[in-house]
Amino acid sequence: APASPWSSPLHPVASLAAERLATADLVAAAKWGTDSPIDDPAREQVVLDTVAAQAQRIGADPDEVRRIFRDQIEANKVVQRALYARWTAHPEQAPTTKPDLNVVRQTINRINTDLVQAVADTTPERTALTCRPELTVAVIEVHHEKHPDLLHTKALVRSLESVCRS
Ligand SMILES: C=C(O[C@@H]1C=C(C(=O)O)C=C[C@H]1O)C(=O)O
Repeated sequence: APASPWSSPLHPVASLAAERLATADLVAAAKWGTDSPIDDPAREQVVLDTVAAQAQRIGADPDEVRRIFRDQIEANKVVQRALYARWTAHPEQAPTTKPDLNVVRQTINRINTDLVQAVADTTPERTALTCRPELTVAVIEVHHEKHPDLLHTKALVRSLESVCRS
């Protein structure tokens, strides 16, 4: 395989977490003006049980993967709540089209699978003392590639809290 152009071995983890967070805008738009609440504990349980089972299958630590995804979910809700606050204060910024939540969740499911694999593939890097600086580099790389706004970048940092083992 060709060498990765990214300087951080944790780039795939940060990049997939950012992709997952980008779906929060679609989820919020799907729920806005409906009875579906931002918090959906039943769906969260399905997500956590699914990623833990995937982790087990590929030889990763299911509890660690659960912890990392608990943070992914929290960060996603931080973005959704911030968007709701923005749309409440500035109704002209509210979305005018409503995505299908089930379709958005299929996208999230795909990202989840890839993220579990990326977490499993980076166990040595996540165990090393260099994990935190490498994670910081990865966040900066993702910031430069995807130019997310401050809200999404802060949520990205939140979502990666449990990635490093020390
Ligand atoms: C993204 C959603 O909103 C929340 C966040 C979830 C997630 O990040 O997987 C799951 C359920 C909800 O609590 C959703 O409802 O799908």
